[in-house]
Amino acid sequence: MRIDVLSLFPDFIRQCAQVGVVGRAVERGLLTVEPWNPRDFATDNYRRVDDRPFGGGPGMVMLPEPLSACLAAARAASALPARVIYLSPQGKPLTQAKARELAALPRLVMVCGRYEGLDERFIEKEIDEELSIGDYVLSGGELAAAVVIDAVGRLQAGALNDAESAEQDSFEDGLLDCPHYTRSESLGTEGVPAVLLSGDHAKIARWRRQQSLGRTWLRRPDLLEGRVLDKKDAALLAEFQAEWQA
Ligand SMILES: CN1CCN(C(=O)c2nonc2N)CC1
Repeated sequence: MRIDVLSLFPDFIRQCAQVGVVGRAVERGLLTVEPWNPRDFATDNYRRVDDRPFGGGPGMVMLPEPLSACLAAARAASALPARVIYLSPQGKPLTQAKARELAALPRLVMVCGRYEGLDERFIEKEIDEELSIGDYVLSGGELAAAVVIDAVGRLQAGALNDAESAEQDSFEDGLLDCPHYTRSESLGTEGVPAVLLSGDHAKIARWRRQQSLGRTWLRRPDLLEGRVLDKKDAALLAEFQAEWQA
């Protein structure tokens, strides 16, 4: 998969692609991350990429011309078809399902805005989809792009080792993850649920599923709204709820 990123801070994007699971995916040839700086496509002597908003008011708006020229150059760098995404609070929320959808595409081009954002005419002409990583305001789209790169990069086949498998992650099946415990010299096994020490893999799997269901019910009941649980999950959750309310 190829991800091109339009950003005024290309070094930040490069660094995101050099660490952790994403860095390993790049090393394994599973992912390419290529930054493009709109300032390199500015046409005036001052290399301007922004200007004052029509109608007045605070802040600056990113000029359409450098962005369009930069996007054209990024598009031309590969024959792969691309979905062009603008990271903004006005976008649809990034979810695990959306991450999986994007991870299956051959190429993304992400546009990182700064200041008050992009000229709307560029958005209307060039952007396929706006995505938000949350209902808050960042100083630029680069951190949001880094989130998308990680969420999508780790889902590339071969990016995760068995021990890191994505299938068990929170939200993978729309539920929160169960609690995890490991060895501790200072704590020993104090506070570790006995089932996890039992060696009974069926019971451990049952406990983990029940914890995921129960935690989702307690912390994110919205994720269960409209979800039809099968008999097994419904019974596990009912048991968890009964114990919680006892
Ligand atoms: C122009 N710039 C404004 C700030 N910004 C965000 O707050 C954001 N991006 O994606 N999810 C978000 N929340 C990026 C775009």
